Amino acid sequence: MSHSAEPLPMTARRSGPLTGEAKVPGDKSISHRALILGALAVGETRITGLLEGQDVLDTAAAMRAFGAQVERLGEGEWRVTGVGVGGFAEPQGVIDCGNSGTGVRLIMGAMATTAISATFTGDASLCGRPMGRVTDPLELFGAQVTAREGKRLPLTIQGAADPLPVRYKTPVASAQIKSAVLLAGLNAPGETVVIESEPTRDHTERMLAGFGASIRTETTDEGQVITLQGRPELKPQPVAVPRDPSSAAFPVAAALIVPGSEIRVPGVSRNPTRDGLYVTLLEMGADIRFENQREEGGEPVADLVVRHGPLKGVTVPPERAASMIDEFPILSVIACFAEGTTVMQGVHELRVKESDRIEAMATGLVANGASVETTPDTMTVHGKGGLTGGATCATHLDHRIAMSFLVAGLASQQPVTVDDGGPIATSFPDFLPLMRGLGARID
Ligand SMILES: O=C(O)C1=C[C@@H](OP(=O)(O)O)[C@@H](O)[C@H](O)C1
Ligand SMILES: C=C(OP(=O)(O)O)C(=O)O
Repeated sequence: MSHSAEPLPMTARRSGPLTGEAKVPGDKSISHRALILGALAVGETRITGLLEGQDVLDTAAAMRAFGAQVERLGEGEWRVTGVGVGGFAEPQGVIDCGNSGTGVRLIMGAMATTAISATFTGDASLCGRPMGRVTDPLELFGAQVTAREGKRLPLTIQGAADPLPVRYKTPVASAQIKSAVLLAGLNAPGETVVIESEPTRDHTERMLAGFGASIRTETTDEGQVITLQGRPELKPQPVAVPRDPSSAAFPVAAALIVPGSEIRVPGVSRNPTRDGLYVTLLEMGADIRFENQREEGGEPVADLVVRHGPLKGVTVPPERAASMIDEFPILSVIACFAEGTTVMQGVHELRVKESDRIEAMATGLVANGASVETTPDTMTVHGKGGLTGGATCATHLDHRIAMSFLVAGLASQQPVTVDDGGPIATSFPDFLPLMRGLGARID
């Protein structure tokens, strides 16, 4: 839902050693997909560990609006009774996806090849984000899109009555575009093919295979070629959602920069398409151990043990960007506490997230005493082993910007304030109690 709630300022102060266990919430990407595929399966899908953040709750509400039964049975435990591929009903009202790019883009894909019409909207942040990257390929299936100038929300899609399968090369590395096309391809006859030059998170492919779709990925000279056979009957599967590596990044970063810290973060997904931050941190010399590596719910997971220690600057190559796309804000904070220069390359996509994350981080970090340079596609931080702090940072309705600056405040000389911590509830509703439980001073 789009909120017009009062801003919720929050302040983080220099803290003593962080210790204990950080049970971060379920993976946001997998949670959205579990609800959507559950709604497209025939029968009952049981989900455990679902992230109950606002982004995912908005997707749950949308699935109800399209005719699925979606019930909360207990904490993180949900039941979805699906309507089958092509079985979505026309929703009565506007579909409000709040702050969630993943929610709106995947749902637009899922309905675009069914002969129904739906209007989508979101909050001020989401209404500023580009949607043409998804509606353009959906038009190739035969869907009709009515959008205002610049292809932004609110927009209306009339789904194709007689969809054609599509072969589509994604113009930017984006799992949301890939997933929207694959979900649309579910109700098109024949083979839908997506080609991506850089691999992106593969949760949609894994889950589609788990629900019985015929889908294969081949690596060719063009990149990754993903081929889906249309019109499968999706069979419900139990989905155990692993803990979110993008949320884990915040307590992990806090433990790395607050002297004397040692924390444990259990059951975090180590899917290689999401692992770039952890690869980078090891290169920076971070003391992180991966214990009990195992498979849970079709995803590799591990328990992380993280200790404070010295860090050095590194260069993050552009080909790693997709595997850590949501982690650059917090990496830019960690880089301030390292010695030496960290260069983040190939990060232009950060400019079209919930906010322009390059601009938001650079402005707030510089106000707190950092030395940062940016270009359209790079961000460079000259690490000085710490931050002075003392400034208030604008979060621009962006949960990751809010959490990044609060983590920075835990190790800065002076407190760091964010103008609005409200959006944290979109992805990490228990961020404050979890961080306080480790010893963080945030109020
Ligand atoms: O598919 C997904 O679940 C996501 C894909 C990424 O977006 P893009 O596909 O726009 O890169 C990421 O930033 C977002 O938080 C979640
Ligand atoms: C970019 C993000 O999410 P979305 O695109 O789903 O809004 C994020 O969670 O960092």
